[in-house]
Amino acid sequence: MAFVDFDRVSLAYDSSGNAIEDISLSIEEGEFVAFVGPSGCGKSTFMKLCTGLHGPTGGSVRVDGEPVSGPLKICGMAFQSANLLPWRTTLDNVLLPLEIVEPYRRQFRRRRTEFEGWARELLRTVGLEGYEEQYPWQLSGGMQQRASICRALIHRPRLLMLDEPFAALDAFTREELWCVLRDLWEAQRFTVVLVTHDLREAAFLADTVYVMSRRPGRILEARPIDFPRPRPLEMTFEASFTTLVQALRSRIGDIRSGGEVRS
Ligand SMILES: Nc1ncnc2c1ncn2[C@@H]1O[C@H](COP(=O)(O)OP(=O)(O)OP(=O)(O)O)[C@@H](O)[C@H]1O
Repeated sequence: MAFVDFDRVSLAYDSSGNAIEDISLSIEEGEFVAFVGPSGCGKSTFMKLCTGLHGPTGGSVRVDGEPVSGPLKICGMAFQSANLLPWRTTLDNVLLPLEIVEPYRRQFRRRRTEFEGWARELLRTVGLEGYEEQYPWQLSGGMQQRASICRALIHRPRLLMLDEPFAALDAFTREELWCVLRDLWEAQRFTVVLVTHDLREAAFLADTVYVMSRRPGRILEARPIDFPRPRPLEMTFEASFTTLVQALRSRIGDIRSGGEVRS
């Protein structure tokens, strides 16, 4: 069975009807998937269902073979806003999940030096060596987002959920962070679910791009992205890449104007 398995999943938050409807899909362990679609189509709702923050009102959600019945521990998350705690240093922000998530929580005091080593190593990997003792307000937006990705990965989650993590960054910083994420994923091969409005980002990073319809969100297309890996950033300037992005863009344009077709 797939690592993440959605079988005919729907969710109605209230009496206003389904936010997402009849979603069936499978994500393999180690796969990198991206969700794109018009605003309000249910991308964040999909994430909530996947991580157990919300239960479905129809169908079933399974992760690692088990029905999801509450918040998953095997999950790391990062969002558009880095949300670092301003009174903690970068290092202490990254360590936070280990102070909260079992089994690390009960081992935290005893293994603190070892855990700090993990945090320092991750910070080094994302280019933040030397900033461990700085506070969030001393870091740029891109640096804060790097730290937030470290925090999402420190407890070695098998599933990484990213909800528009680079949306607030300038184009250069965003592309730098695509490469940071690409390299972390190449090295560790956790499963990634990325929600994004940026079609280049989806096409550069993902193995599969899911295109969602307007509310109620359904999957209109699961597009495999076959560019060989590892993918250099220069690939995004090649004709085959821009053609793919253009195809996704016109698909979403059709959806926004109401002419959506399931393929
Ligand atoms: N807690 C909630 N209670 C009621 N309705 C909700 C709740 N959360 C989301 N919705 C509704 O469900 C639908 C899907 O919302 P969701 O946030 O999943 O969309 P999205 O695709 O992530 O949007 P965006 O691209 O704008 O971030 C929207 O119509 C939204 O208003």
